Amino acid sequence: MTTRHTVAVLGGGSFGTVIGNIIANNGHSVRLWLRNDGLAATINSSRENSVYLPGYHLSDRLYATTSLRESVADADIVFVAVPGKSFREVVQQLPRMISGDSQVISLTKGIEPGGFRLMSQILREELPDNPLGVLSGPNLASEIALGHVSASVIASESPSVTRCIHDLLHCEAFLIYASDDMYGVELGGALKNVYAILAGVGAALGFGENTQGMLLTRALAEMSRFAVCLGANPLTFLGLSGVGDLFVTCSSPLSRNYQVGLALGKGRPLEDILATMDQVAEGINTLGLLKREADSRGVPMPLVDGLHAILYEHREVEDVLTSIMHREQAQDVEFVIR
Ligand SMILES: NC(=O)C1=CN([C@@H]2O[C@H](COP(=O)(O)OP(=O)(O)OC[C@H]3O[C@@H](n4cnc5c(N)ncnc54)[C@H](OP(=O)(O)O)[C@@H]3O)[C@@H](O)[C@H]2O)C=CC1
Ligand SMILES: O=C(CO)COP(=O)(O)O
Repeated sequence: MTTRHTVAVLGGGSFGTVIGNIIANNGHSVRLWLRNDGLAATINSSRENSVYLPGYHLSDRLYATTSLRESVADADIVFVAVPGKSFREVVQQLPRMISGDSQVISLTKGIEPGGFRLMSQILREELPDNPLGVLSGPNLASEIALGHVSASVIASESPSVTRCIHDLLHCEAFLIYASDDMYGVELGGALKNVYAILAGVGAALGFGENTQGMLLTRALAEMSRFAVCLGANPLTFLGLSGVGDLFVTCSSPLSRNYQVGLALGKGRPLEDILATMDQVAEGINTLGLLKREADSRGVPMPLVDGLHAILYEHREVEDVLTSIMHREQAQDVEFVIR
């Protein structure tokens, strides 16, 4: 017999809503936690998240609440889908509300400001006894909502977590794959946001497909170089959460990070773009943290340096992009298995 779970999803933005709804459609009871009373009431009455995913019908098994305590009460699985900068303040409240057996899974593709902490590290620090995991992959929320077949990776050190989350989420239009490399999977999801901004800039400037292909491939090389330095397995980047997500986010106008890049490439100032965005583009925050971390570890990341120069040193986009590609390492593939 299939186990019926009680699931909490913390964060009622586009991704939290779509993941909660997949789980509810799979027959489980879901409570979506959000901050906005009016939106919670609308979701419960009209079965639609009119702010973040208008037109997407929500299951009767999904119930929205603004009470964190109510959302996690009796939940045996808790997903966290708030931006990286708010992640700790939310999970810090959980130890006094959930049991040590509840699984806690990050959906967030960001880095904590003020250092270089991944979401799984924050979970480990705040919830040392709970089974943990991260879910990441090429998962544009609005495409999932439209029913396009998508796939994601559940990564955990615990095989029972990967099995359970697979069974919870897997369905005809949302396929779940497993990994035991939590760091590699979440680094792929967080780092690709930076390169999606760069790809958007390139698209605005009319870069050819050859140039875009070069940028994407060199981005993968750069990400792998950095991840190896942090102890992740570079081969993880060949999977859905690495090359899969890098490809989709660097080529889709639906990506918020790509949209930031497009606007920058058209000459809009960053402050102006961010002031008019009502959804999170994690790559902006990640860029500064990544540059500082790479510099302090001595990892060459010319694309990161270039984007940083465009955003914060007010350098001309075309000059920067040309000069960074010429100072790239000559080696094509750096990590080979012999
Ligand atoms: N959208 C996508 O396609 C995907 C997103 N992700 C990742 O999921 C994470 C969430 O993204 P997404 O759902 O798109 O974001 P959205 O911008 O759509 O929504 C963000 C949500 O987080 C809430 N929130 C923000 N700050 C806080 C806080 N301090 N406390 C509680 N809630 C807060 C917002 O609430 P409020 O409305 O009250 O501001 C809102 O519900 C990001 O890390 C993103 O990279 C991952 C895969 C796909
Ligand atoms: O992570 C995503 C797709 O996998 C969503 O990307 P954006 O946050 O850029 O919209």
